[in-house]
Parts: sequence; C-alpha cells; structure tokens
Amino acid sequence: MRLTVIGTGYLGAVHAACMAEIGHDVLGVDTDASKIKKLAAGSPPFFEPGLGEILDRNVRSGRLRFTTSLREAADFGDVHFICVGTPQRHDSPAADLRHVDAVVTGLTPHLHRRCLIVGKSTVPVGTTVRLASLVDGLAPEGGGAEIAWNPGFLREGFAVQDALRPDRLVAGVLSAQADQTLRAVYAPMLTAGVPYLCTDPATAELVKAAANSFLATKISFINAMAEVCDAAGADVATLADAIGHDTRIGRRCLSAGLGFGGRRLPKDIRAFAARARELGVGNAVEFLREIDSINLRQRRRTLDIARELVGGDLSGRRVAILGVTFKPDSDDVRDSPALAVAEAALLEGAQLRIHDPEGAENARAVLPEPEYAPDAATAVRDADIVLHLTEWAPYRALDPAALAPLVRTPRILDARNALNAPRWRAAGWTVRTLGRPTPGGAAGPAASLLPGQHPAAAVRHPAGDMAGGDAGASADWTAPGDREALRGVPK
Ligand SMILES: NC(=O)C1=CN([C@@H]2O[C@H](COP(=O)(O)OP(=O)(O)OC[C@H]3O[C@@H](n4cnc5c(N)ncnc54)[C@H](O)[C@@H]3O)[C@@H](O)[C@H]2O)C=CC1
Ligand SMILES: O=C(O)[C@H]1O[C@H](OP(=O)(O)OP(=O)(O)OC[C@H]2O[C@@H](n3ccc(=O)[nH]c3=O)[C@H](O)[C@@H]2O)[C@H](O)[C@@H](O)[C@@H]1O
Repeated sequence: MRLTVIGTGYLGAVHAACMAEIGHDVLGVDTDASKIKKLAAGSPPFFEPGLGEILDRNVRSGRLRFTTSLREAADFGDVHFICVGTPQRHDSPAADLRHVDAVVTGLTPHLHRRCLIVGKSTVPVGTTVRLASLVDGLAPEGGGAEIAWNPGFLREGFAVQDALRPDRLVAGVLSAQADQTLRAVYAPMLTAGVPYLCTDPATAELVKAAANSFLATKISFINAMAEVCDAAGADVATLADAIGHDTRIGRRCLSAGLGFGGRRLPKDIRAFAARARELGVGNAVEFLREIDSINLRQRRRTLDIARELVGGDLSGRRVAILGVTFKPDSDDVRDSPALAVAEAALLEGAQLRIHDPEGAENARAVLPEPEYAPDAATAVRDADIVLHLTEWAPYRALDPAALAPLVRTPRILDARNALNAPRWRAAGWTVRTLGRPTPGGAAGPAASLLPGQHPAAAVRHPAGDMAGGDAGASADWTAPGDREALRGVPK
C-alpha cells in the first residue's frame, strides 16, 4: 500500500520505518527540512535503539522516502497517517492541536482522489469528528478523505519493537471501509496474532488518554507509598515486589523514584482532565491532579534530600549528576525530572558536572551552564555528592570501589532506586534512596525532611504554578514552557 506519515518526530519516524519494514511504500513528511534530510540519508535524528538499521535498510531499498511537500504526499498516498506533536498549550493545560489542524487544512485541498486520513497523535476526545467536518469543507470536488483514529502506544527506548509487535491495535472508524483499509495496513501484525480492536473514534481517542492516565496513576501510587515508607522506615522496593506478584496488580510501572516525565504522560493527564472539564465531567478525573502533584513532589523530595546530605546548603557544592534524560535508552530531555533537579540545584548555587550516555547534547541545548563530562568517572571527580537521576544500565555496572577515591566525599543519592546499595555501602559510600531504609538509621522515619522540618511541610508545595507549585484542587494547571518546566523544583 502507498502510505504517508506526516510528522516524522519520535512517533512518526518509527511508524514510517516500521510500515516500510512490513512491506508498504512509505513517504514521510515533515516541515523540518533538516530532520527530513537526515531521515532521507537513512539516519535517525534522535537516539532510539534499533531504528537506525530499519531506517537505513528501507531507505536503501527505495520503499521509504521523505519530503517536506504536502502536495507530493497527497499525490502519493492512499492512507495518510498524522503523527505531529500535540503539546500542552502555553495558556492552559489543554492540548495544542494547531499542528494537527495545520496538516488537515494543508493536505485536504490537494486530495483529488478519495483516501483515508488516520490520526496517530494523542488528541482530546472529539477531535476526529471535528476534523471530519473540517475535511468536508476543504475537500476538492470528487476527492477528500474519510478520517479515522488509530492511537500510537510506543514507548521511547522500545519504540521499534512496540511498533512492529504492539500489545494491541485500536482503530476508531466511521465506516466499515476504513476498518478494512486499516486491517490491510496492519495485515502482517494481525496474522501474527496482535489483537485488533475496532471501535468508534471517541472510544479510540479515550483509550489513549485512559492508558496513559492509568500508567501515570500507577507510578504516582508507588511514589506515594515511597513517601510513606520513608516516614515509617519501610522498603518501597520490597513492597512493590510483593504487591506486584499479585497478577491483578503486576510489577511494571511500580518503580518508585524521581517520577515520570517526558512529553507524554505529564501533558496527557493534564489535557485529559481539561477535556473532561469541557465535557462537564471534570470531577470524574479530578484525581489526576493529585497524580500530577505527587509526581512533581518527587523532584522536590530529591532536591531536599540532596541538600540535607551535604549539610543543608547546595551553594558552592560540587554535584555530580548521572543521567539527565527522562528515562534510560532515550536522548529525550523534554520535561525530564532529572534535568529539572539539575537546574534547581544550579539555581541554588551548586557546581554541576553532568554525564548522560545519550542525552548530554540535548541537555546542553536547554541547560548550557553546567559542565558535561565524557564519562561517569570524570563527572564524579571531586564531587561532594553524586545524584543518580536516570537509571541507565551502564551506571549499574559502575564499580563503586573504583569511584570512591575520585570523589571528595563518597555520598550518593540513588533517586531511581536502581543501584546495588549494599555494594556501594561496602565500598565506603553513604547511599540514600527514595523510600528505602538506610542501615544505621540515617534515613528512617521522615528521612527526606530537613532538620526541624515538620513532616507535613515536606509534602506541601509553596503556592505557585503547575511547574513548581501546589497542583492541589484550587490551583490552575498552567502550561510550562521548556525552560519554565525545568524550574519545576522549588527550593
Ligand atoms: N514519542 C512517542 O513515543 C509517542 C508519541 N505519541 C504522540 O504522538 C504525537 C507526536 O509525538 P512525538 O513524535 O513525540 O513528537 P515530536 O515533537 O517528536 O514530533 C512531531 C513532528 O511533527 C512535525 N510537524 C509539526 N507540524 C507539522 C506539520 N504541519 N506538517 C508536518 N510535520 C509537522 C515536527 O517538525 C516534528 O518533527 C504526540 O501527540 C504524542 O503524544 C504517541 C505515542 C508514542
Ligand atoms: O503516549 C506516549 O507517547 C507513550 O507514553 C509512555 O511512554 P514513554 O513516555 O516513552 O515512557 P515510559 O516508559 O512509560 O516512562 C514514562 C516515565 O515514567 C517513568 N517511570 C516509568 C515506570 C516506573 O515504574 N517508574 C517511573 O518513574 C520513567 O522514568 C519516565 O520518566 C507510555 O508508556 C507509552 O505506552 C505511550 O505510548
């Protein structure tokens, strides 16, 4: 089949390459000419394991091409996938749909034969039906398109495997013909047994919002348990293992720590809540505010513990940071909790040296002030404290005995609860975590508190916006820009 993929960012580049991989002729389209140039040369514009090979293979076979022209896309494709970004609006927590709308208004007048437009971006419920009437108004005589929604469920770091072997495919269609077309697009996956759920567009749009809300809820739930564990001297990792053995609960997305970031879960739960309010059912998902609030609180807890570990003041302290991406196996630093903590420490006067296996370049573009080290050993040299903020596998392989002589004081805060703490302690390090007891009682009850601080104070934000303040019931969910989002950790 002849497919176009419009918007070749993380989702679109992977989708385009994987559609070519399963045998379609694919044309990728983006307004960013430099991205298109890289992709056309078979090279991914971002780090994603496995993407380089399938991109290169399919570009060389001629099945995958790229352009910046929507007119060319209209001439080429029978099915057009929309994969452009739907970020949080700057003036509200709702989704900004201007890129989706720009694609539809730019493409439709060129559609001289009837085709199918399939949205994959994450959008508020009701978008498909709204766009269908936009298309009807812009379609040329005898041409135009039907619209369907088929949300993407990729995870960064596993995007290729998620695209080629998804847990499920969800098709929100307005006609049986659109259903048939989508079944043909995904035929090899259906043959391989991937569940395919055909439904109406509203349900398909809501599936995506519900899935990300559930994942965010699970992560914030375990982080709330971590706070309780800290206060009670209990161990959140064992707690997660124990409840995770219950197959109704499951262990995945129960890793307590610095919380969720990236450009999806945070903006998706805010956009979902905003849409629910528009629909008059805001109360039904009011709990998502608390999910967001718990999540942002982990950034502050991390900074509080770091400050406490160096004696109450980060100013002038040498802080080594291991990991700044929002998760391992990604170079994405957009709304990264790790980068938020880094910037907050910088604002408190800490001297930062940062290492990340893949994200340093992107981090430097947002936060140029710190030093960026070529390896972990250089990053920790002379450090007063090491903050382990993103759980890359190479950090778990570090030899704590070899690192101990390099630092000024062997102290590490493992904000992802991913290191082998007993091994680090045996090598002379003071190790702190989020939600796990410290032998000898240094942590124990209320471990994350500053000296003399009442427990309630540690879980309360000062008044402020979404990025840095109280996201409780009365606060408005504002939309932080990149730089503002980094200031998500109030002192
Ligand atoms: N990144 C991921 O793994 C997943 C993302 N999603 C959703 O997919 C959507 C896209 O996300 P990402 O790929 O992460 O965003 P992104 O920001 O990496 O990529 C979006 C791309 O769209 C391009 N674009 C913007 N306006 C355009 C236009 N008018 N015409 C052509 N191209 C245009 C941009 O230049 C950019 O390359 C979002 O709604 C996101 O929530 C859904 C599942 C997984
Ligand atoms: O809508 C999207 O675009 C995607 O959003 C997430 O994918 P992604 O953001 O790539 O990453 P996740 O693996 O879900 O991690 C999100 C954040 O949660 C954090 N996390 C994850 C799991 C966990 O146990 N604890 C935890 O803090 C990660 O560090 C990361 O910051 C979803 O997992 C995908 O299914 C979805 O398609």
